[in-house]
Amino acid sequence: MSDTIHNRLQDEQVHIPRALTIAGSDSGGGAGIQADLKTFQELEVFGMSAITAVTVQNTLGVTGVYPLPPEACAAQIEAVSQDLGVDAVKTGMLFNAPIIEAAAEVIGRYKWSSVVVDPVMIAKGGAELLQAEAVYALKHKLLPLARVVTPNIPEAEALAGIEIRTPEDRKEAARRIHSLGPAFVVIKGGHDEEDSRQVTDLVYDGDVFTELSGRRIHTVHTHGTGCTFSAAVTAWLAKGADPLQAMTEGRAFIQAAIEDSLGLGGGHGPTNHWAYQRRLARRQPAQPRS
Ligand SMILES: Nc1ncnc2c1ncn2[C@@H]1O[C@H](COP(=O)(O)OP(=O)(O)O)[C@@H](O)[C@H]1O
Ligand SMILES: Cc1ncc(COP(=O)(O)O)c(N)n1
Repeated sequence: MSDTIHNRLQDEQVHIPRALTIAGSDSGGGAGIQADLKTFQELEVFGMSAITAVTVQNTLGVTGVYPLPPEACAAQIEAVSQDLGVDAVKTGMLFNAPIIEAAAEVIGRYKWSSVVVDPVMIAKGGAELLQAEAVYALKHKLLPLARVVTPNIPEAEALAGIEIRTPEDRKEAARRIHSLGPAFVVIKGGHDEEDSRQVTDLVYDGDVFTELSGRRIHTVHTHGTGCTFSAAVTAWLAKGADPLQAMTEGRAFIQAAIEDSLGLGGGHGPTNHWAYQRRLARRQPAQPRS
């Protein structure tokens, strides 16, 4: 059988999960589109991208941001969805209100059910990745379309309009963000420095709170952790997992990626996107050769 026929038959029998990321490009390769596509690839999901902005960036920081015209962002989303199909989609850096509105218009029209919104606002180094005046569009145009939203603590404060100092504040912020539309809210705990032993991501589905915890790694190499986590969640949704399963697997992916860091660059280095699969491979017994 020729390879082409073989591939076509395989494609008919086995659905290949596909995920789209709508985000900014990080020239340093640790965050944004690059982190998302690496994560999709590692989780055996076919990755596609719609670039919203090009950033000039390395582990030392962001020195330039060049947003694309909103119609260029929308056209990329249209192109891949019309031809290749999308099982799950995530958004990352969207930079301004016109880009958010353009992306939300296409996402809403396709009525995608597995939409993960990572409400990226400020880079770890302090650069603005979302203009302050665009928070309103994020809350009212995009969050109503989300199945999962994944703010860190400062982003949750901005979306909920309250300060988060205690565990009860975090729950109240989750309730307020849930009321904006997403089915699941996960407030990530990376920035909660009070807890020096573990990191806890708090999940709220409108009814029940669930804590997903892991050992806190004391490292500077956390560039792109939020992008990588939300991309892993998106990949698992594309493969048919439910949101809580997808978030549990997403935490396992990011935990391994932070623990086995690559130590690259002179500043906040990237995480290790190979780590999760390499660990799984070490656990599998070697297959006998036929
Ligand atoms: N030091 C750390 N050790 C272990 N896990 C971490 C650490 N920092 C962040 N994480 C995990 O990485 C993901 C991103 O967290 P966070 O840093 O809060 O978000 P962001 O990257 O958006 O600022 C979460 O799943 C969180 O649990
Ligand atoms: C293009 C792009 N998207 C997202 C982030 C956030 O990642 P981090 O919070 O780790 O800086 C980033 N730095 N660059």
